[in-house]
Amino acid sequence: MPFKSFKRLEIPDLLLIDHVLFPDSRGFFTELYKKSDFTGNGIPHDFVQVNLSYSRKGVVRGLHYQLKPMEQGKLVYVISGKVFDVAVDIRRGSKWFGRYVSVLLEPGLALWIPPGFAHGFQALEDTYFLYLVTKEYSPQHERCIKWDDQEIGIEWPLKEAVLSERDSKCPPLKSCETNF
Ligand SMILES: Cc1cn([C@H]2C[C@H](O)[C@@H](COP(=O)(O)OP(=O)(O)O[C@H]3O[C@@H](C)C(=O)[C@@H](O)[C@H]3O)O2)c(=O)[nH]c1=O
Repeated sequence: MPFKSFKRLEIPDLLLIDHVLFPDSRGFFTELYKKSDFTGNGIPHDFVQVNLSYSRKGVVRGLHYQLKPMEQGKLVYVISGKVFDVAVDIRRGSKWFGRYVSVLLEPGLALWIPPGFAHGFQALEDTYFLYLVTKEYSPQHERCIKWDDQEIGIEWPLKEAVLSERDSKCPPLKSCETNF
């Protein structure tokens, strides 16, 4: 039984996955991804790229998405550390458009974020962050939304946010290009 639960969040297309850890005197073992369990819970199996980032405490990455036809579903994990992870619904016509869901992610938890959401996180500790995506990176389809857009109103836990130059210049959601 490698997973304790697949839990639907306030926006039910987002799924929080709680892994079973097998601890012993050496440390622990866990299955991060298993095709049969994940597809059985509505998560696709066509991941085409695996990414790893390292962020120091306070770093904010986001809010990022790729436009169709290079839209990405993301299965995100914390390998070491802890993050405040955020997904914003940017599907026009969705009853949750502009709303966000946040979760605290640490080793043993994963979040499935389907296409049509912008994604970001703040590292609450120095963090290794690993994620699988369903379409390859495509800089020309990549877009970002202002991390502290007041209309979205994300309550970032750490006041000192460290951002990339690009992320400090993203437009608010109301002037972003979307095609979901
Ligand atoms: C995302 C990505 C970046 N890169 C390169 C581009 C750039 O030179 C360097 C750093 O890129 P970024 O600043 O975009 O990295 P980062 O800010 O970590 O971007 C990521 O943020 C999180 C929140 C997401 O959801 C991801 O999809 C992705 O957008 O890595 C790739 O080569 N492949 C990729 O898939």
